[in-house]
Amino acid sequence: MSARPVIGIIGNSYLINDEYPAHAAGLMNSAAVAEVSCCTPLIVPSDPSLVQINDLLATCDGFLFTGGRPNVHPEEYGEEETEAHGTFDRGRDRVALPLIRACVDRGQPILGVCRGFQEVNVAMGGSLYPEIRDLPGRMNHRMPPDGTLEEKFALRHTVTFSADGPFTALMGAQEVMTNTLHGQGIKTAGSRVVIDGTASDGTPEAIYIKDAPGFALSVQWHPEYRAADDPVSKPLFEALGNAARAWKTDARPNLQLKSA
Ligand SMILES: N[C@@H](CCC(=O)NCCCC(=O)O)C(=O)O
Repeated sequence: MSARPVIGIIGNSYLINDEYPAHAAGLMNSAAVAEVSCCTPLIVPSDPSLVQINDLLATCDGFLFTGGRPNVHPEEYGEEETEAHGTFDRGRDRVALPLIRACVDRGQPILGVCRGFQEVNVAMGGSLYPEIRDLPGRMNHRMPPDGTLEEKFALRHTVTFSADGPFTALMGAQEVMTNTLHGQGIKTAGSRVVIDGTASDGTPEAIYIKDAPGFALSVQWHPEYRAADDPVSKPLFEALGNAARAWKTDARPNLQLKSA
């Protein structure tokens, strides 16, 4: 029996008990990859002093860029840091951004989620608003701070996709309901970043990379929550798994031939 494809999970740095440094990603990400994508989840220590981009590309068949409280540092899109930009994870920035660019170039599958969605946009040269609820006409997309997990991940707004884009094709619907747990949002779209879905207040919610040779979808919501049951989440993780299987069996030999 052949091994399942490996999906590298790009998570965040944490301090356990405010003291013990750790790299971690939510269990719901690993469960979505294992149970819905049918791939092996592998949590990546997102620190450039510990991992090399080429090794990650060689080890994994695809990547999931997860959500996270720390924001992409504004320096990465040419803006000054302000208080509104909040906290950062510079190690993750320095692994995720070049890794996304390499995957897009090679056609290696990626799925960006929330912070991961924002990273994909920044990696492609786009920029972010530090706090979208301060913009005229925008809703508050943040999670209820004191809610239970169920309340935090409750479906809270619609996302409308373009009629002929990849998200409508994948979901079999042009409008879906999603959760929402973010403060930042896309300001300018990066090069080749196509905004394929928006919330009713105009906030970009679903993107793909034009002419990417492989699977390169990202969403501002959290499809990893109840991924096996949710009709909007499930197709995304199934598609990631299918793309990783195709990469493992087809694409890698071609790349090896190319580099031989
Ligand atoms: N920090 C960014 C991205 C938000 C995000 O990924 N939220 C997930 C939170 C899950 C958790 O760690 O509790 C923003 O605020 O837009």
